[in-house]
Amino acid sequence: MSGRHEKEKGVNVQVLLRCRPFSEDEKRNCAPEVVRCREYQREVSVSQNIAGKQIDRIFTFDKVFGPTAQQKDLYDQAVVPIVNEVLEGFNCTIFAYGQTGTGKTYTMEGECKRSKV
Ligand SMILES: Nc1ncnc2c1ncn2[C@@H]1O[C@H](COP(=O)(O)OP(=O)(O)OP(=O)(O)O)[C@@H](O)[C@H]1O
Repeated sequence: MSGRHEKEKGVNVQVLLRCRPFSEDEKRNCAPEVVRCREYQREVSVSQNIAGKQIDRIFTFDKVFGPTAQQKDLYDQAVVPIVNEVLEGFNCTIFAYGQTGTGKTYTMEGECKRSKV
């Protein structure tokens, strides 16, 4: 199991961004892609068109997970280091924050697969 990078140790709060893929509804309705992830640069660009004016903003995070990221990627890269710190005796918290429908529950709990009885 890998620990956190040396330079990340001692940093008490980290903010990670995960952008979920389009839902079937969003694809069907040709929803515009407002958020673009640049995982390697650890940034997202957000594009808005307000009154015909294109406004792009860039936001930087400690880590960015784009729409193709899997649960295991998040677990391995973001959760395992925290679990290791808990095992070393530190108190740690992970919480998900975001607009409704953006994937907080999915990220924290995974897909809910009900078995047929
Ligand atoms: N990374 C993902 N890959 C595939 N589907 C996803 C992903 N993230 C979220 N979804 C799907 O998007 C929908 C909304 O996700 P979810 O319920 O986790 O959002 P939420 O942020 O917890 O919403 P709320 O705040 O309303 O509870 C669900 O149908 C979920 O299965």
